[in-house]
Amino acid sequence: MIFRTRKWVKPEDLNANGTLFGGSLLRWIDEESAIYAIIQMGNPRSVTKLISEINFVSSARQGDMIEMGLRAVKFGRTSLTMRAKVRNIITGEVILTIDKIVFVSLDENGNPQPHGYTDITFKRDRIPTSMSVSKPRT
Ligand SMILES: CC(=O)SCCNC(=O)CCNC(=O)[C@H](O)C(C)(C)COP(=O)(O)OP(=O)(O)OC[C@H]1O[C@@H](n2cnc3c(N)ncnc32)[C@H](O)[C@@H]1OP(=O)(O)O
Repeated sequence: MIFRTRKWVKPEDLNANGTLFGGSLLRWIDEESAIYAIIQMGNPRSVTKLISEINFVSSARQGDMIEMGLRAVKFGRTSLTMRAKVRNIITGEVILTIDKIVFVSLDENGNPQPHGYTDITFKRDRIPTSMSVSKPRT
């Protein structure tokens, strides 16, 4: 599992108990998963289909630095299934685990579209450029 994104827990991310609000964490995970799925399936029209049981293992507090990790566990015909983990950068303590996050690749009509991939890429070879407003790297 590769931990790519880091976050610094700030006052606006807290719940009434003074710890990291679960909703903020899920928003970050969904965004992280979306970017991962787009890169792996090569399609900017990749949507969240399912998030399985979420285990909030431990709390994070204001000032904590956390990191989010994802790993593709199954390439389906039109879907990609990932596993997620969030941990404290300093202590290594696990904050959250999700066994299954499923994204589906869609066509322009919003129907599932085969992505044609069977394994993980660690390169930039599938990054979709057609819908991007930025110019791709040369
Ligand atoms: C990043 C974001 O926040 S996106 C916003 C939130 N998400 C959305 O708005 C998506 C709304 N949902 C939808 O539009 C539809 O459910 C769709 C188009 C994604 C899928 O429609 P479905 O009728 O389920 O399509 P279909 O039955 O063909 O399944 C598509 C794939 O999803 C998988 N799938 C469907 N339901 C499930 C499920 N409950 N659990 C796991 N996988 C599932 C299927 O196995 C299939 O994968 P495969 O082709 O790799 O075998």
